[in-house]
Amino acid sequence: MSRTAKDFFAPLAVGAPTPLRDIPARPSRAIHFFDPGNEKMAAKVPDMVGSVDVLLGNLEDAVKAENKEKSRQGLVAIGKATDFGKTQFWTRVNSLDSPWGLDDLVTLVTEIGDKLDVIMVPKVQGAEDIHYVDRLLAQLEAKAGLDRPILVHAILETARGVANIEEICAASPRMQGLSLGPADLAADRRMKTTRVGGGHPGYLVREDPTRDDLGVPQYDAPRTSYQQDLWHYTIARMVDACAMHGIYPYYGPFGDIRDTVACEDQFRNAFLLGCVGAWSLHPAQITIANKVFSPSVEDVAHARRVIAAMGDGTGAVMIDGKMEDDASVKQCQVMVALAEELAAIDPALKEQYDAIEVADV
Ligand SMILES: CC(=O)SCCNC(=O)CCNC(=O)[C@H](O)C(C)(C)COP(=O)(O)OP(=O)(O)OC[C@H]1O[C@@H](n2cnc3c(N)ncnc32)[C@H](O)[C@@H]1OP(=O)(O)O
Ligand SMILES: O=CC(=O)O
Ligand SMILES: [Mg+2]
Repeated sequence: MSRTAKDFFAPLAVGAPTPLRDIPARPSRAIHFFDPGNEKMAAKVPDMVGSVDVLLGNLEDAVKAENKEKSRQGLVAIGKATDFGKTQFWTRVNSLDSPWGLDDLVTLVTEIGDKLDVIMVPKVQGAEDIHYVDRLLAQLEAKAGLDRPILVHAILETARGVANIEEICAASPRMQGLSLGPADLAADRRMKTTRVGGGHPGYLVREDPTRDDLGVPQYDAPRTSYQQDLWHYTIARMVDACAMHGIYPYYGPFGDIRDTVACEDQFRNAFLLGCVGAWSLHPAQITIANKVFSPSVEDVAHARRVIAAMGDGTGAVMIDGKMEDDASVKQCQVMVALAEELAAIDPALKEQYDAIEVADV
């Protein structure tokens, strides 16, 4: 049996901070990955503070086995030396079954636990992985004398993880969110792809063949085909599980760094379906994520107009020939709440939203 309601929010170690009741909605449009052991990347981190919502020191995949300890120590040095201001500081540790996962958690919480907002745990299979991390973090937090709990973010990148998604989200009050890990998930599912996220030209639907005057199908005549989204099912499932548990869903990596157009499309699909952000692997992807995961000025103007017209939020009105009612005003409230949250940390965006004329509303 899982923990009862009465002890769900109790600390899991004597002296550990009390778990949060609600996960704060902090802007996290781009979770920017850097390798703390790569001198060139690490040198850029202090200047990136303030221009990206989340800086994440990555210790897992993309860091060579022989550099794991160097990267871990590099992250400790960056954590100690940097004032992150409003930018969140996250890490992705090595998986729990790897030779490095335990030392990552012990070292980071002990040395820079006061700076870390969220620990991303890869290849989470079920609630048991979160329970393990939950207890260990409580012990380490108590030992380090931390006064606020470190949150946990799980990557959805195994078939078992997808099957257990609801119990993963519900496993601990530390759960901050989930990211889709399309590369590992594709491998684990034995999908026949070789990419890091994004679409595939072979995954499509094709219109029916035209027929000649006798009704014979013209199989060789040109037919329009439409590429489909490989990730629709998993993202939608992730969004529902996160919304149900009051935590946040994210699209993960888009590996074709030069294809900024398709990256923007993939991020926007995730935004429209309910994700709050995506990973950025290269500085060029921060700009894309910041743009896509911020509501457009047009959407905010429309949302404010609907809210104003709906008064107490009940009933039905016509705006520009369309019916608006309690359900559409709720969508508009989601849009405006996000805009306000982002405006509080992004002065350029605030200026754009503030410039919306009363007449537009
Ligand atoms: C499936 C998964 O697990 S995805 C998550 C794991 N993967 C990662 O974290 C990858 C992180 N990103 C990277 O390693 C790199 O961006 C790469 C390998 C994709 C491309 O690197 P490069 O070929 O060096 O890119 P590019 O030449 O365009 O870099 C331009 C500059 O930006 C820097 N840069 C590149 N990526 C980053 C980054 N993520 N953060 C900070 N700086 C970066 C480079 O060091 C370079 O600096 P310089 O101008 O001083 O030389
Ligand atoms: O870690 C991310 C993935 O896509 O795999
Ligand atoms: Mg992965």
